[in-house]
Amino acid sequence: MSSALSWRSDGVPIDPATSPRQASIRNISPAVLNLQRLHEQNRQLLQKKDVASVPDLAAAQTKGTPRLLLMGQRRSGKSSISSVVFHKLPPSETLFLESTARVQKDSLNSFMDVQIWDFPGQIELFENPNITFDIDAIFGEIGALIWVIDAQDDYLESVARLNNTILHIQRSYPHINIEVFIHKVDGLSDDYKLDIQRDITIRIQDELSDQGIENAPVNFHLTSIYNHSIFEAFSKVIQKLIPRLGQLEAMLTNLCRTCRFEKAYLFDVNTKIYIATDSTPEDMASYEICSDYVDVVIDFTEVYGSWPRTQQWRDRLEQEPWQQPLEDQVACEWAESGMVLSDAQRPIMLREVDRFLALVAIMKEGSYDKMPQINMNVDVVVKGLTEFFDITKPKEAKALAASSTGPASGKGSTRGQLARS
Ligand SMILES: Nc1nc2c(ncn2[C@@H]2O[C@H](COP(=O)(O)OP(=O)(O)OP(=O)(O)O)[C@@H](O)[C@H]2O)c(=O)[nH]1
Repeated sequence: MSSALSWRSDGVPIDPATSPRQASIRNISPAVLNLQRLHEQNRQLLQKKDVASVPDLAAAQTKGTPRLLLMGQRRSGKSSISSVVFHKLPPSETLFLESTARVQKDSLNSFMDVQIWDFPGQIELFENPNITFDIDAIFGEIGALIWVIDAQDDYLESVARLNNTILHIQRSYPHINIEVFIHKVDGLSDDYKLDIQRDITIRIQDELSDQGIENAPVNFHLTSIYNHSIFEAFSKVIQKLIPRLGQLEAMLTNLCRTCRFEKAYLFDVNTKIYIATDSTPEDMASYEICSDYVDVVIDFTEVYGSWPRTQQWRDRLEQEPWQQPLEDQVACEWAESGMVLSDAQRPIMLREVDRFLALVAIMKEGSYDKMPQINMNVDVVVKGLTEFFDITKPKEAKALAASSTGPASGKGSTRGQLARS
């Protein structure tokens, strides 16, 4: 029997004489059967792939680890942000990043562990006709939802999707911080940036209040990977995850007051995110200088840091005229570095707190004369900071840190990232 094949909308070939359900096996040719089998195999494979991306999420979820979700339209810049901030990818190289097809999971193992999930732009979590996502596995332990909006593109659809997402998650997870990154603002004039920010804010607030949601925790940041704004924005996002941040800030404020520092930052050296600063007003220029300084010190250490110090070298330094163990000759047991900025003769100092954190401060002009007192004060604050993170770190993290700080790694910079100068 020969009959022309027609196709169902989902691609299954059907016998025109009968509907597939009614068709008896006898009426279907082996070729059709084979096609049907292949189609079914493909369909099951696709379904598995889609579903795998979500239960897989659930499986990978580490209990108690805060999670940052990067969401937004395709090509809005999510993967670029993640690569630049967490993998030190030079911004110009993001031009070659491919579109994300599956959820990309990263983790920041630093002073605190954070997971970063980069969602493909096309993924529709709510009201998806094909897949039902396990929303609790995604939003259950979330630290913040970062919604990236491309400011150089038409943003109306992105804002509409963001509104829809907020409306869905607000009911079950009202405490999730929603951080809107109005991204790619490089090249836009200051006035235009502010106009866009105002417009997006109004569109979101109006929609939420129309739906009866007031005071949703939505924050806005103007960002670009081509300057420090993306690090600054991430700093603000991460700071909200730190328990008792106020105490850290108080320590830095006191240090600034006693040592007459202009500004002090506590940096995560891996990412250049600052996790705390003193209470003086935000100052982007100071942040940029300190952040660049961390970069310089790390680069310098990467080039020269593994310099093998022989016992002979050590013996020579410990003999006359110093006559002291090397550890007692340096200003502190930990890594430190300092230089004087050329602009206003302001010294800048960096002191390692532990293998992840560094204290960086800009001093006032003329502070160099008072270095002994400053060093004493900084010592005390560094000790306080170490204790702070010892207390706030989860137990497992502490055990891990202890095991990785073996005798071979040395007492100070176990990461070997920062220079001892
Ligand atoms: N001008 C400018 N371009 C940026 C910025 N951030 C990212 N881009 C560019 O935007 C393009 C898309 O970036 P991606 O990071 O791949 O975007 P995505 O949101 O991850 O895209 P999907 O994976 O498709 O969801 C790339 O060409 C980046 O170079 C930025 O701050 N400014």
